[in-house]
Amino acid sequence: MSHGDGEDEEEALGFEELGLDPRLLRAIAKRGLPKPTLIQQTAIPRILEGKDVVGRAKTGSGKTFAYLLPMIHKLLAHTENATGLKALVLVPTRELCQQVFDELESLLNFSGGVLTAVQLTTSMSSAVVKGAVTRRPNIVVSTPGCVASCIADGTISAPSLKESLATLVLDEADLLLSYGYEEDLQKLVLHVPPRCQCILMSATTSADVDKLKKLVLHDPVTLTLTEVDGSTKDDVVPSTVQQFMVRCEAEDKLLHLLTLVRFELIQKKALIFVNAIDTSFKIKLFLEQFGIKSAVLNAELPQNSRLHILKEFNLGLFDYMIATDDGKSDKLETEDQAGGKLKNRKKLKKRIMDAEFGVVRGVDFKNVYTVVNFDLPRTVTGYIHRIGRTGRAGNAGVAVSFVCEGDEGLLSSLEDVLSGDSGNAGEKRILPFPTITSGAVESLRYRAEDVARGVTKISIREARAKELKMEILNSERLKAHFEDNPADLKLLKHDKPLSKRQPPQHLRSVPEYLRDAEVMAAGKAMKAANAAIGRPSVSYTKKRKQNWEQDPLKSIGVRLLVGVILVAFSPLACCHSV
Ligand SMILES: Nc1ncnc2c1ncn2[C@@H]1O[C@H](COP(=O)(O)OP(=O)(O)OP(=O)(O)O)[C@@H](O)[C@H]1O
Repeated sequence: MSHGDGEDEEEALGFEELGLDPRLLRAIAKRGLPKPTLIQQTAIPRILEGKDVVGRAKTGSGKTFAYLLPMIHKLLAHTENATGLKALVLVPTRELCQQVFDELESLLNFSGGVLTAVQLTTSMSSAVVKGAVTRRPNIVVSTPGCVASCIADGTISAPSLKESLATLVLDEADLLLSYGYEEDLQKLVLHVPPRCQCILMSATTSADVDKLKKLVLHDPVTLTLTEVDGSTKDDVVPSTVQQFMVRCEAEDKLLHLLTLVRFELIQKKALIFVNAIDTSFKIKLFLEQFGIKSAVLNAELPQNSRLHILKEFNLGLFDYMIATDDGKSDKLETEDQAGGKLKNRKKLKKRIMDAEFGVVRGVDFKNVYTVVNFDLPRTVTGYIHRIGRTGRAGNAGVAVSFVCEGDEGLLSSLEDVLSGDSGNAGEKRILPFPTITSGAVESLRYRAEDVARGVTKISIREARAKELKMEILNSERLKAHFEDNPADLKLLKHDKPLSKRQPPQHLRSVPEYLRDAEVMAAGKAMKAANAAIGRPSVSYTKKRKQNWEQDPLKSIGVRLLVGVILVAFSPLACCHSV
């Protein structure tokens, strides 16, 4: 662990030793968090001292509690003054708003209602926003765009904000500017009192983070958290995430994905990333014909549905989620990195405000073991954020990227950043995926190509329209009826088949004569590893997940064991590169 301000390493402290309020300690105990993560151990004392803090730590390292815990502690210590808006937490998207708000509420569970918190987003009607603000919350979680418009229309009074605000947090700071919030933040800063403590959290560094630091913070302490793991100093990607690639022709990506899934070469749950919404429907329709259920997640879907899909995926109600992340902010990032002028930023911002389309960045997907980059993202930062959806909170994970012609440029930038970052220049971090063989791929080629031919542009368009219609309906239902009956939400399914064609029975399994012996051996070894620690390798249903979660050792154990198997089978990759 290293601190940017050059301070010495610290002893590992427990939550109690951090001096947190007993009400918070009870909430932490209820959450079952064993001990603070590195960023929590380091940031909490600094924030309690009242310093402005810039915290940079890997994806999934627990940054949210690193600022929420000391922030709430301080508010609880001065409840006699807890009138008016004391703390403002700003995040780039509505999904993150919901996520941070949920975490916040879980920490306030034992505080007897002495502090009130609300979330404000642009998806709420102005009446709902006004109603929430009228309750005079002490803590607001929101996006910069929403707060700026609340200040502009007087819903939040600028003079009282200047009077009361004690803590301002910018979470996912590396994303805030690329999501078009610069102007809003500049306006907001004018209403932030000089004595207000400002905290900035991010997973990666960028010119944007520096800009924000200068705009908002006063003489901050910078905490840069790295972990030393053997001889490898791994800075941006959790060391528990193994990174692999599968080289193939672009038109063979579906075939390779089917091979990974059908032969269970990747572990569930899996998050499959694509760069275009149509591609996500293509994959869903394709997998559907093989009896493999999945759900899509993209910015086109209504907000309520998106949140609900996330919830269901987190509960383990389906195993494969195909997510389209926003290429638009990646594009801005690329322009930013190239030092280009962002002429259309204003126009883009309007669109962002309408859609706030970041559907996956910073989102805490639960129990994702595999991230598949079906399409490589457009930037290195995009890659880091995507693969950061696995290997969270010290769990193991695997990232598999399909690399095709034309991807070489990004791949070499990735290797530069990742290997330079590890301190071992030249060492490859993204290795060929060990357990896929050309025999296994070819055994499925005929069927895959046949099914892929049936997934036409028209069927994709129809499926996309059908899904949207279905989700708008779901969204309305969710809003109107299910607000008071959360249990009923389970009735809404997001992984329903979209194809007009009934999936043929014979595609549900691979006949004996098509099976590749080595791949089957790898698959069997994975299953044996799972079984040895009591984890069935069939669908990751809610019930199993609950059993699973009761014993965290199992979850860590199996993941490590499966990792070992992947490595053990790596010689296969040398003999059978595909
Ligand atoms: N001390 C802890 N021990 C175990 N798990 C923890 C601890 N603190 C947080 N977590 C869990 O770790 C997961 C990741 O936390 P969080 O979302 O805060 O990460 P992050 O660093 O903000 O990631 P990202 O940069 O991707 O947003 C969450 O599920 C959270 O509940």
